[in-house]
Order: sequence, then C-alpha cells, then structure tokens
Amino acid sequence: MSGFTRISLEEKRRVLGEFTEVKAEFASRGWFAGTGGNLSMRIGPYSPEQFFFAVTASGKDKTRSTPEDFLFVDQDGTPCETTSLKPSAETSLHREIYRLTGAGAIFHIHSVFNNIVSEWFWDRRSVPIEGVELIKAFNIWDEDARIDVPILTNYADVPRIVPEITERLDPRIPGLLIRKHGVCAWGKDAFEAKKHLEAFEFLFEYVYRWELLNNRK
Ligand SMILES: CSC[C@@H](O)[C@@H](O)C(=O)COP(=O)(O)O
Ligand SMILES: [Zn+2]
Repeated sequence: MSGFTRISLEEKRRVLGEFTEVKAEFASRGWFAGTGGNLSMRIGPYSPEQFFFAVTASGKDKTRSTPEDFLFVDQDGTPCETTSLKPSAETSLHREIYRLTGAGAIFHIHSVFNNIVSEWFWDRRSVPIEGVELIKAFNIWDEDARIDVPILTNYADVPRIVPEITERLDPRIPGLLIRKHGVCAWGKDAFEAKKHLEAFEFLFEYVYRWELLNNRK
C-alpha cells in the first residue's frame, strides 16, 4: 500500500460522479466492447515524482459504474488503500502520461476506426490529419493545421510500451494510438479529456472514410 494518508469521501464521490457520466456516454458509443478500455482521474497535488489517481479496476465491465469499479493508486501504481481490486492492466501507460504531462484525466478506449487507422499508417508510425476543423479541439488554431498522431507498438507486456510513450509523446497532441489496440487521450480535467477523445475518434473516422473515398488504400 502507498504511503498516502487518506482519500476523502468527497474525492471518492467526485470520481464516481465523473466516471459515471463518462462511462455512460462512452458506453452508448460502443467504446467499451468486451471490457476493453480504462479511465483514470488524477487527484490532489501534483509533481512528476509524486501524484495520485483513481483508475478503473482491471477486467470490469466499463459500461457499469459503482464505487467497486475503481481504486486509487500512486505514481508507482501502488494502491493507496487496502483493496481486493486490481488496477487496470494498462495503469503503467496512465502513470507515464501523468508523469510527462501533469494531465488531470486520461481515457483509453478501443474502436474499430482507431484500430484500422493505426494499422493503415503503421509504416509511418503516425496518423497524419490536415486542415480538419476539429483539430481546434486540441487548441491548435492554425488554418491549415496538420497533426501527426503517434502510433506505438502494442506489446503484450504492457510496461514495454512505456518507453515509446516517453519517446513519442508530443506535448501539442493530447493523445496516442496503440497499434490495433486503441487510443489514450488526456486533458486537464475529465471534461477536456472527453472532448479530446471525441475529437480524436471523429478525426480517425474522417481519415478512414477519406482514404476509402479516395481509393488510397
Ligand atoms: C479484454 S481486452 C482489453 C484489455 O486487454 C485492455 O486492452 C483494456 O483496455 C482493458 O484492460 P483493463 O485491465 O480492464 O483496464
Ligand atoms: Zn486497451
């Protein structure tokens, strides 16, 4: 167990409230198929060396929302309280993203569109997106903005993905793709992380349809 003192009831209620809303919305979009996906929200003070976050428990049905569906861990992924719950198998990815960005929330989901584009553009290790209005959701306002969303290797041993995050995370772009697996998107709070995730999914569907229309693949 981590050395963190206590998580207040108020904090637990806040996390439950935010997770409940996000889960319902993402579930309605089919983004949690087969227990896939995980969510986290940072709580309390932050430094890259020490921070705490709530993370969904591993293997749970993410379309449901109860206080038994998440737990609190520290920057090393160690639970802050005695619990029988296991943190998400992908907690190491969340830890590294928090360490590098100081974000307030990180959402990971699997979709057919994000899986397909991550494979289509695997050769170049990033998905290029140019001039689409919704790039502005990432606070990038140039008229013909171009972004390249990094694609990481989907190692079965999840911690092996971490050095690729360290190397490839672009501070301008609040998201990463994992090849034929899914996307992680983050923001300063749950509202912004959700906004970014929805924008990524819109853009991945756009890229998919655009490539098909233009017979590029
Ligand atoms: C059951 S497939 C999905 C998992 O392998 C994983 O990719 C995932 O997103 C959920 O893992 P979890 O440990 O429940 O957070
Ligand atoms: Zn996953």
